[in-house]
Amino acid sequence: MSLPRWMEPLLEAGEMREIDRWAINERTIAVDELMERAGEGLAGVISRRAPAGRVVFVCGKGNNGGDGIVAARVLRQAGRDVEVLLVWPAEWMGSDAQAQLKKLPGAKPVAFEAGRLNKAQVIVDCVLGTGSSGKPRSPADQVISEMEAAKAPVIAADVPSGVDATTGEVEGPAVHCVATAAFHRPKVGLWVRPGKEYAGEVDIVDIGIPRGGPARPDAGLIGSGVLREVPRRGATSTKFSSGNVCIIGGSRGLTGAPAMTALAAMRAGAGYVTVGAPASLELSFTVRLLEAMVVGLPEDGDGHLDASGLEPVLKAVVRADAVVLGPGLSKNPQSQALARAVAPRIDVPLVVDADGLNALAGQLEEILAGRRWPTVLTPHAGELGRLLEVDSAEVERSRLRHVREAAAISKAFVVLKGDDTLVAAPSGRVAISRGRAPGLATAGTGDVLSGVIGAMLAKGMPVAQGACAGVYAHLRAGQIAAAPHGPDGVIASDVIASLPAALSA
Ligand SMILES: NC(=O)C1=CN([C@@H]2O[C@H](COP(=O)(O)OP(=O)(O)OC[C@H]3O[C@@H](n4cnc5c(N)ncnc54)[C@H](O)[C@@H]3O)[C@@H](O)[C@H]2O)[C@@H](O)CC1
Ligand SMILES: [K+]
Repeated sequence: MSLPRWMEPLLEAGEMREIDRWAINERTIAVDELMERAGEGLAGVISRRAPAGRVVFVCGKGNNGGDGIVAARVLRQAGRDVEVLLVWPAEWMGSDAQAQLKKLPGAKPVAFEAGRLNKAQVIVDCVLGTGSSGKPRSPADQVISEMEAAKAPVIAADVPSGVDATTGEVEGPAVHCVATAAFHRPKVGLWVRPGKEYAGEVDIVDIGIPRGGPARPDAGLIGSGVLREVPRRGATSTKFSSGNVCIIGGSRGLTGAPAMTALAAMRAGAGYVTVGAPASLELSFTVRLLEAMVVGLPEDGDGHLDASGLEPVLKAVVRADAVVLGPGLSKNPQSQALARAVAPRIDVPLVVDADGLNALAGQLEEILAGRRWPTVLTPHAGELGRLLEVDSAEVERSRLRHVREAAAISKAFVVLKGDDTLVAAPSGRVAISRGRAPGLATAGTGDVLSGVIGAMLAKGMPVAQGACAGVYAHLRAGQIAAAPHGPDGVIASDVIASLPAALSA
């Protein structure tokens, strides 16, 4: 199935190779023509971003190096001071790159020497592209470390060397670039951490590959168009048709979380919101949430939901269109047992967040297997690590692999939060947030996200679309909240207040 309109396709290295082959074999576009356009585009990116001073190209032996040679020629012909350094001997280069070498006017390329980077105004990384696999090997590894250590900014051809174009994983040395000139379409690894941190700004270069290629990408960026899919209130709307969300959670000392989830759901357009929380804490919600309903649930006498509360919880959610389980729930064993009992029995779309996720740790498959309605899990790396019983550092190293694994095991949609929030479907499709809302790096913004997604699902949006609309609206709200003064000092309540503006964008 092709990607929805609101997703901007991202390609894996193998898909890009397939498209290249198709363009060459089926559309009879010559390799050197593609390389010419890639090099010209790269030269354009360099001219725009570094309009003066010496440009030092560092070229590998594959076509990525060939693109660099073309760009070096274009810039020399335009009068720029250009030097070309080769990582491998010229005769080791592929035939297409060698052909470009012959056309290079002026000084001949020389073997790579770290000292030559000192005179660069800008360095162009053409060492490894989509043909790279595994950790950079000698001599590329040393060269990459030298480029990383150099003072001048680096612009990457297609993908920063050392970053896996398909996964964003970085196994060895890699170069932090100010920008990456992505040929034809951006590669997945430019948008997934840690690769995203190396890519810098992504400039797309059209290399003349026509539409209709063979690849069916299964990953893409979430675009603003997803907000056009959000159902809006109209003349015939009622509070119930606007979306009825029920939030189950809260514990002594953790009453802010469900309160923020509730407010976020309301600000995201839900017309009717209920909070089900430990009975002794009811008053704290009643005074804060003027527009929400509050249901006191059985507790252990110390402000924690009790496992005996299963039937009252099911009664509280009976009229909801979507349920959010977990904000402020706590790690109390009784409350965790309640979450495990409740999750399979909720017959509407369910969002599981925070300590609700911890209740599922290591039992994802068993607990969610019986659910007849879609489930959305919203972990950060630590929570995903606990769900899959792996170290959170391991999750951070291979975010794409782990989010897909969790979605496949649980048959749920998994939203792995971060600057590159990843929304994985059980099918393996992944939607990626552009991110860049540092104001969201503060307590409570996760509770806000689960409330927004809850509202989208309660409005009846298909689950992947609803999760992505929630992620996008949350991101925009984080940016809007930071607009007057920058990201520092933004609090989750500001993000909630910015949701209506974010959703109207
Ligand atoms: N028709 C095409 O294939 C086109 C390719 N283009 C460019 O070509 C790139 C892909 O070119 P290639 O497939 O030639 O591959 P690359 O240029 O990415 O480099 C692969 C070369 O590096 C070596 N290598 C692979 N992994 C390594 C590692 N871990 N450590 C050290 N050396 C390693 C390989 O032996 C091979 O010689 C794209 O990223 C793009 O820049 C563009 O020129 C447009 C057309
Ligand atoms: K590169």
